[in-house]
Amino acid sequence: MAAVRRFFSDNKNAMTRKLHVSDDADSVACAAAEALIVHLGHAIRTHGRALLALAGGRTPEALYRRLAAPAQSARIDWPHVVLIVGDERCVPVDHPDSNEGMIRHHLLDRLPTAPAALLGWHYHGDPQAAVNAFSHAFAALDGGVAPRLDIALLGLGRDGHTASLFPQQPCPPGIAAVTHAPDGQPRMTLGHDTLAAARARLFLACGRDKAHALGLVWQGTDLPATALANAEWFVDEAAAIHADDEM
Ligand SMILES: O=C1O[C@H](COP(=O)(O)O)[C@@H](O)[C@H](O)[C@H]1O
Repeated sequence: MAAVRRFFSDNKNAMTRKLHVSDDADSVACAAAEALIVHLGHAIRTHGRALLALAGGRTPEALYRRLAAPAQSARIDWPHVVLIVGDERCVPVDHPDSNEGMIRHHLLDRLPTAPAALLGWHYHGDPQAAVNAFSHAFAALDGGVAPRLDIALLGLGRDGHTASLFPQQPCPPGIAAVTHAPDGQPRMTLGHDTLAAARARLFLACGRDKAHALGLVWQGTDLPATALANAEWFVDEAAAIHADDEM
C-alpha cells in the first residue's frame, strides 16, 4: 500500500469520513491512485463501466500522471472508464486555466489505451449553452436519464470551495452555470446533488495553504466541501495540521 502515514475514520450523524494523511504531495498521489484503481475496478465489475468525475486545479496533476504511468495504467480497464470533467472555467481547452486542458495534458494524452470517452464542457461563449450540451451528453450515457457517478474526485479551494461550488452561494442542483462570488468569474459545474449521489467521493488537499479550509471542513463548518459528506480525504501533513485537532 502506498505511503499513508496516519488514517482516521469518523462516523457521526450517519456519515462516514476517512482521512488518509501522507507525508507529502507525492505520497498523497500514490495513496489516492491506489484507492482510485480499486474503486474503478469495483465499478467496472459491478456495473460494466466506471463513470469518474475529475477534479480540476493543480493538486490532482501528480495523481493524473501517476494513473497514466505504465505500472498503474496497466491495472485500469480504460476502455470501460468514462472520464468526466467535473467543473470548468469559461475558457477554451488550450487556455492555461482550463481544467480539461490540464486533464488532457497530465492524464489523457499519456494513456496507452483510450478511455471510453472524455466528457468536457465545450464552452464557446455561452455558459448556459455549454451546460445544456454537457447535460445532454451526460444523460446520453444512460439513454437519456442522468446517470449516477461511480466516483467523484474532488479538490478543496482555500475558501472551502469544491468543484465550482463556492461558499455563501446557493449550491446548484444537477449541472449548472455559476458565478464565482469573489471575482465574478463564470464557471460550469456538476451540482451538489450530482456529486452527493456519487457512489464514492475522494477529496485531495495538499499544502499549508489548504490547512485552514481543511480544519473548517473537519469541524463541520458550513462549506460546499463539508456538505459532501461520506467521503475519503487524501491529504498531506501540511494540510492536515488543523484537521488533526478535530480527530
Ligand atoms: O477552482 C478550482 O479549484 C479546486 C481546487 O484546486 P487546487 O488547485 O487548489 O487543488 C479544484 O478542485 C476545482 O476543480 C477547480 O476548478
